[in-house]
Amino acid sequence: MLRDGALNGKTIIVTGGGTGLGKSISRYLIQLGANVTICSRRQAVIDETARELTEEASQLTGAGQVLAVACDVRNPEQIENVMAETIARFGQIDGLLNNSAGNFISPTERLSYKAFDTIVDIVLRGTYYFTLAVGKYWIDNNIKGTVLNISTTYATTGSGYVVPSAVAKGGALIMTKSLAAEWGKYGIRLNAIAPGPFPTKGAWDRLFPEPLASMMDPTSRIPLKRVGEHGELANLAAFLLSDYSGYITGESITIDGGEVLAAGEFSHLEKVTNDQWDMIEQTIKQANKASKGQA
Ligand SMILES: CCC/C=C/C(=O)SCCNC(=O)CCNC(=O)[C@H](O)C(C)(C)COP(=O)([O-])OP(=O)([O-])OC[C@H]1O[C@@H](n2cnc3c(N)ncnc32)[C@H](O)[C@@H]1OP(=O)([O-])[O-]
Ligand SMILES: NC(=O)C1=CN([C@@H]2O[C@H](COP(=O)(O)OP(=O)(O)OC[C@H]3O[C@@H](n4cnc5c(N)ncnc54)[C@H](OP(=O)(O)O)[C@@H]3O)[C@@H](O)[C@H]2O)C=CC1
Repeated sequence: MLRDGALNGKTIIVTGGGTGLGKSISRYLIQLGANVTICSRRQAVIDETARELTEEASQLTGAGQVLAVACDVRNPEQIENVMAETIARFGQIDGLLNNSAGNFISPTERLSYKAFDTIVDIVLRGTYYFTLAVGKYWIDNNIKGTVLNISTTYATTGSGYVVPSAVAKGGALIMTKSLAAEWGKYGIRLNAIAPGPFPTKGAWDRLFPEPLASMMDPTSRIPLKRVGEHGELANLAAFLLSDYSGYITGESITIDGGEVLAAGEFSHLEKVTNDQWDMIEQTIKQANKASKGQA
């Protein structure tokens, strides 16, 4: 979507950049000229992704570079190390994509106390820690940085069976809006993306395992009747991390093929046939006449 070189000179940290959506977004940011530091807990995974993205970038003109630094987002010292290594390699940090997450589907009454803590610590505490560390650095150095948080549609609607994730994503979304209000005076912007289903191994293994996968087709209730493509999400992420979105802050943009709209009271009536609609129309018109005393 953006022109070549749209992110030239920008350095962006992507948490969870070794796999899934974080990897796809990192690939596109690099194509647009950004230098990207990917981080997550598994050094071997981010090293392999960095090797792959570096190889791809070498085939392109004007692509950025990639650095891989291991980090658990629950650990402030490791976050500071990612920042120090990024600044040492690329000079400064301009953007942060909080994409790391943990999640699994389960009836809440089956969860232990620790299960809740594990998810909330990664998604809410980790997002806060990284945003705080980078925000302090930007304020101290007069850098007008940008944070983008990967949220979910159920951060606002809520959802059964993923309660720790919903609580954490909801908290991170309110943090996004609150800090957008507070740090606007420094020129720092914070936004979020709320994706519907985008196939990744990480999400599908933990949210659609068998027999759930055979029982429910995630596309059936989506008005556009398909899951998202990684390129579609990467386009939106690149725009929100770029200067082209310079007057957007505190916003969450939904990209879900209309999935949340399916909750509308009558949005599921697509199985009603034309003959049935003819009958329904006549019935309603009869009732209208009756109410006017014309029946
Ligand atoms: C498509 C829609 C939107 C998608 C959104 C996404 O976020 S997709 C992103 C998807 N990507 C990712 O999630 C990627 C990263 N995810 C991960 O690395 C892991 O999935 C994890 C760290 C979240 C949990 O791993 P782990 O279990 O090895 O970690 P641990 O040893 O620290 O234990 C934590 C506690 O949780 C308990 N528990 C665990 N599973 C279940 C269960 N099914 N049932 C019940 N409980 C469960 C476990 O028993 C333990 O409690 P206990 O018994 O000690 O009191
Ligand atoms: N796929 C989808 O349909 C949807 C996804 N999302 C969101 O998109 C984002 C990416 O998910 P997706 O790509 O699907 O799944 P992945 O499992 O591929 O991505 C999650 C990433 O988070 C990293 N991570 C997990 N725990 C930590 C931690 N403690 N510290 C640092 N990194 C960590 C993982 O790497 P490692 O294990 O090496 O640490 C992994 O790279 C998440 O925020 C998710 O909630 C939202 C809506 C829908």
